[in-house]
Amino acid sequence: MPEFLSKTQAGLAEISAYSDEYEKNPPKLLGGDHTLEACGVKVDISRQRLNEEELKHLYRIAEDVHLVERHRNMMQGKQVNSSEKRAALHTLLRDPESSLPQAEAVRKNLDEMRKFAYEIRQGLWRGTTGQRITDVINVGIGGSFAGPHFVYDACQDMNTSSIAVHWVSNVDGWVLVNLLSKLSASTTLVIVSSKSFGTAETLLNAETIRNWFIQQGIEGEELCKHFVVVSSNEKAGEKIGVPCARRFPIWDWVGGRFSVWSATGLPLMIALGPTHFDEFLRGAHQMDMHSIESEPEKNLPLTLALLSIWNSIALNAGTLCFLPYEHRLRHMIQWLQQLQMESLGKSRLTNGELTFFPTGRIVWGGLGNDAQHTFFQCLRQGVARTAIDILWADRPAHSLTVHHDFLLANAKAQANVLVTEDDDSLAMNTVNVIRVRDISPYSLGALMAMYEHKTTMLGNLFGINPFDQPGVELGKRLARDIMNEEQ
Ligand SMILES: O=P(O)(O)OC[C@H]1O[C@](O)(CO)[C@@H](O)[C@@H]1O
Repeated sequence: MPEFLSKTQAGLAEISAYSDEYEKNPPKLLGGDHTLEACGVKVDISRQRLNEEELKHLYRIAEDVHLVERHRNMMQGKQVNSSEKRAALHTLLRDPESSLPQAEAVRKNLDEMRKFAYEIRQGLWRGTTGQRITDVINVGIGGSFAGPHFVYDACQDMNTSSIAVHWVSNVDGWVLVNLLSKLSASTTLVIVSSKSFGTAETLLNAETIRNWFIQQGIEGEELCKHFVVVSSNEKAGEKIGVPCARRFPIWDWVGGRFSVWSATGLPLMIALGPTHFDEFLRGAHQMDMHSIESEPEKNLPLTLALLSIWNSIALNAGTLCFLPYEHRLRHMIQWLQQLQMESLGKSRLTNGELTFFPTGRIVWGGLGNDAQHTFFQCLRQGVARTAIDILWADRPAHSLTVHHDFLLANAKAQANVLVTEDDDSLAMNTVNVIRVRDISPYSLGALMAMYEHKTTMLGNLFGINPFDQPGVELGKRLARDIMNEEQ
């Protein structure tokens, strides 16, 4: 076992010694002024259940195992994805000045994305009948969908084009039947986004859309004006019957769930414009720098990772409930689910041994205030222990200030209510309050990068590989077998 791993295990074993005692008597709230701030993101950890000494102990573990240094290895392109023998360089995608060997290809691709987005937005790139593109369909699933979909939705009021993006991830035919009946092929551009280009849902959806084009009289070479592909697979265009489709590359060192910063973000570049996309990258890059440069006690992702470990090991708080009090962040829950659960839902350490710590916790959530009127009763007075992240933006993006005041009054009240214990309740919660000034491409970039770093740091601490997803393969294989049997 590598030395760091035995050290991590020793440190975490010390934490687990607390769990018996805290099973009966949950510790008091940290209290006081414990707000960390970086890149416009504020994280108030005063509603965590541990004392100053225990918090220091957590930071000591991170120091003992050189967590930040090992995190830096990831950003320097070391082969941290051990099972797939690859680097995990999503941070390079947002680093404008990187001197890593892969940086030039990234910059070239970003320039091509900017140029393409400009042409679509200005009406220079037109459909085969000479009409402007008015609608973009993004076909993709998992990481080729969740990140860009969430950001697109959150930034609707910044859509500076007259182009609408439609998202096709689900293979349920209902989606396409409804969508295609509303669109015209001559003004539609399809982005087929799949890193592997082997994902059955995406390939089937792309084929159905291609057939729809053919039915509308657009075929052969003409399809090139209407299809582009985002993939690491050089044969991507051929695989959907449009060999001349323009390809925007994505590299094997970008994990699908970390790929919104790459050409997977092309629909964002088109809808929001290159300037907003650059701001998105800038927010993330600044959080990247913060994650390796700030001292541990001020380090947002590091602190979130350590508290996550504390909650699951010392307090046995089995799930993370994510509660945005901001309608525009409603799809962030799904993005965070894939990020954390696909990355950390592993039982084997990188050395092949079975882990004895709770690695991937269930991530779930809902939108405040709706969630108050659906599952809060269970959070408050049920029997479960839950770690909760409440998130809001201080400034509204609308003129109904009375609504915003009401929303935030509820968010602030619930941050306290959810850690208030009743005599007639076994439930026990901890709350992080996360705030940004407003919802913008910059703040979204910073927030998303913060959660990415929290996730990969957790993978590091647990000694698991957060960059592969071997468990998903069985489902894909069985579905293929059933399809083959039925044909
Ligand atoms: O971009 P691709 O290769 O189509 O993969 C889509 C998704 O499928 C998965 O492999 C498994 O769900 C994800 O990791 C990935 O984001």
